[in-house]
Amino acid sequence: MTDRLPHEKGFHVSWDQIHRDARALAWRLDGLGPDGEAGEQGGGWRAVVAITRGGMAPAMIVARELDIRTVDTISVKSYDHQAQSEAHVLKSPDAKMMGDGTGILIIDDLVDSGKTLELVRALYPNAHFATVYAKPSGRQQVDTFVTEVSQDTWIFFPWDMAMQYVPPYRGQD
Ligand SMILES: O=P(O)(O)OC[C@H]1O[C@H](OP(=O)(O)OP(=O)(O)O)[C@H](O)[C@@H]1O
Ligand code: HPA
Ligand SMILES: [Mg+2]
Repeated sequence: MTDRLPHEKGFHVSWDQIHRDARALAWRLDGLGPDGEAGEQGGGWRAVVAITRGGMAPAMIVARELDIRTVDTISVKSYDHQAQSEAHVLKSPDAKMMGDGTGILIIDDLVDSGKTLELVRALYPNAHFATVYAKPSGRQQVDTFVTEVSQDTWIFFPWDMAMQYVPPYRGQD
């Protein structure tokens, strides 16, 4: 619930908005890969790797936009609800495909403290790291992102929300 948040502000993202923002991310990434120019197959990238679970929806949209068919996942857990704990890898992507990360696009929904990306970057130092949203503390960990929000903002994604009744502004006491 919003009134129990440790953060001052809430940024509520709809499916439509994450779709638009993930598309904008794809367009920024087109041609940045080591193997290509903008408009070439896969935008120059060999594969997309989603950081589960939050990175899966943006990674699917980026892979679709850039026509990348090779998609894998890395599973990193760093939060229990809104409480941060030690980040650790639960499942790794295909080691042969990954190499040192060259030509691999690693996607997450957001970077907050940067701990998740720091862990993954240590494993694949030559990969390109992209998120849809970024907070200032983790911004250095991400190579490409779309929108920055303040550190005291909690981002609510559509997969964590549901439509519900809201009382009128001029309510009854
Ligand atoms: O920059 P950081 O402070 O590390 O935080 C960002 C990470 O935290 C969230 O994932 P979470 O670990 O909650 O798992 P989930 O994607 O499965 O929800 C989010 O999806 C990012 O992956
Ligand atoms: O602002 C956030 N929103 C959702 N998940 C998160 N994980 C870390 N920060 C956030
Ligand atoms: Mg995540």
